[in-house]
Amino acid sequence: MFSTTQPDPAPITRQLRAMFGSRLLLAAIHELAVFDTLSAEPLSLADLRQQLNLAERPAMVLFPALCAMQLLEYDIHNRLTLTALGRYLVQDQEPNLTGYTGLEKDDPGVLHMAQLLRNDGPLEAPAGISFVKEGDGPSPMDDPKSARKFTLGLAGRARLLAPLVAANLPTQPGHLLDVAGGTGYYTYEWLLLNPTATATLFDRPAVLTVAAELLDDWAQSGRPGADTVRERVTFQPGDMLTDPLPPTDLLLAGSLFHDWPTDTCQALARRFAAALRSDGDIWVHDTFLNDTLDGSLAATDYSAQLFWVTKGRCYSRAEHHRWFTDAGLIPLPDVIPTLLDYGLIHARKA
Ligand SMILES: C[S@@+](CC[C@H](N)C(=O)[O-])C[C@H]1O[C@@H](n2cnc3c(N)ncnc32)[C@H](O)[C@@H]1O
Repeated sequence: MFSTTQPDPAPITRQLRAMFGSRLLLAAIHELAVFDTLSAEPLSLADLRQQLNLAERPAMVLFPALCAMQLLEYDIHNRLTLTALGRYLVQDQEPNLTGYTGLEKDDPGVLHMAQLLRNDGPLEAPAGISFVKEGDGPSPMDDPKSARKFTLGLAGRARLLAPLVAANLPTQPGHLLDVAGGTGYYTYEWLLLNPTATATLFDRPAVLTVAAELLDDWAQSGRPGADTVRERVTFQPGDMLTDPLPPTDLLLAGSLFHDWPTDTCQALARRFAAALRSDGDIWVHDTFLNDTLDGSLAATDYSAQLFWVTKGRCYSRAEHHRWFTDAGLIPLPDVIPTLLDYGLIHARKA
């Protein structure tokens, strides 16, 4: 379990994700000509998107990232404009750095990022997209081998973050629904702190097989009360996009919305709101873009990574709040930081 005397490992995940930010930057300079386009005049986000022929998701990944890198900014008319730093990336400006950055422009990761930006993600993904199960298409989360690989890949992160998330969720005897709960560690830690509470871990069947094995190990840790957790968890296999969700007092959506496009997030918010009992809370544990959509760099690099491997991106707190308000929930203002650039936000059913 994480101890407060240990460092936040965020520098490690920031470095991991910086690779995706670098690819975005080089694709923006050498494939999409973002800086040459803006050198003519500042443009609204809509006009810039139109000139570059970018769909909404790639635009919401790329432009917050270039702002976070301090290469673009919004002017007083809410148009995107080059900063003094960004002008070094205009080919007609002397001197400029495009020859130097161009030494890396044919890197396969850069070329692939440019293709994703133009297509809004992979045109074809015959084996499905990581962490996503939608409709009748194949999903790595339904193949026992890849479901195990992806679920175990998240296990270390979950073990680190789960005790902090659990300690910040309400203490109560009610029911927790951990939707798309993966390893289940967030549920197990919360049940340990709430000895009469119950929980449902909802995910794909192949993921829940792995989660049950992890619980068997976790329950034998010798921590007081850990042996009572197994009998208080229901493992419910299903599709959160279409299957009925059990009624609940608390609903946890951890690293969930960021795998999905905006319209799916809106639909999920409505489904989750319907599952909550009155006075129930939805809690989101994720990394959030600034509400001004210009950072943080840690969040925009993560967004670029998610853009590469999922159907989603990072969203701002304000974007979450809009989905919750549309779903009839009342967003609460607090943000509780955990670790690794993650935080908790929540909304209540009246
Ligand atoms: C990024 S993981 C997050 C896991 C966990 N909440 C955490 O924070 O570690 C996303 C999870 O969503 C699950 N998932 C994807 N599509 C789903 C669907 N349609 N119904 C239920 N679960 C789904 C995946 O199997 C995966 O476990």
